[in-house]
Amino acid sequence: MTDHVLDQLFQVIQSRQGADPQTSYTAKLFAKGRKKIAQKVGEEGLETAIAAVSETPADIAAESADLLYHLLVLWADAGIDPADVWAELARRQGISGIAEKNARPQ
Ligand SMILES: N=c1c2ncn([C@@H]3O[C@H](COP(=O)(O)OP(=O)(O)OP(=O)(O)O)[C@@H](O)[C@H]3O)c2ncn1[C@@H]1O[C@H](COP(=O)(O)O)[C@@H](O)[C@H]1O
Repeated sequence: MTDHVLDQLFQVIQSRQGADPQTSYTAKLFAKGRKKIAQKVGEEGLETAIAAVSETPADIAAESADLLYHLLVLWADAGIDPADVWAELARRQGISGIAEKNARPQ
């Protein structure tokens, strides 16, 4: 699947592996390494949560976009194929989160 904006963005992100950190923010993140990328995902997640309780819908959308971008950089760095994540979400469709939790081993 390559028509979704997230799949298109992932392809751009992958193309930045080994690119010039002076001209590409994504390449700069890759050069800094997994810990820095993971830190950015945490920061952007927190900023999204803060926006959710104190900012406008436009701010929440913008912070969500930052979070998704940094999450895709993390996937690329970790060698995770977005299709595997989409497949896991598809597998969960129709399964209630409450039923799934109750079915977990105690
Ligand atoms: N979607 C994004 C995107 N969202 C956010 N950001 C960048 O993420 C950075 C977040 O800013 P912060 O202040 O949190 O981070 P920072 O201060 O630069 O870093 P630190 O404080 O953590 O050191 C900004 O530089 C934003 O521009 C993005 N950078 C790139 N993309 C996409 O990736 C594509 C490739 O970008 P380049 O790799 O830069 O060519 C772009 O065309 C976009 O489609």
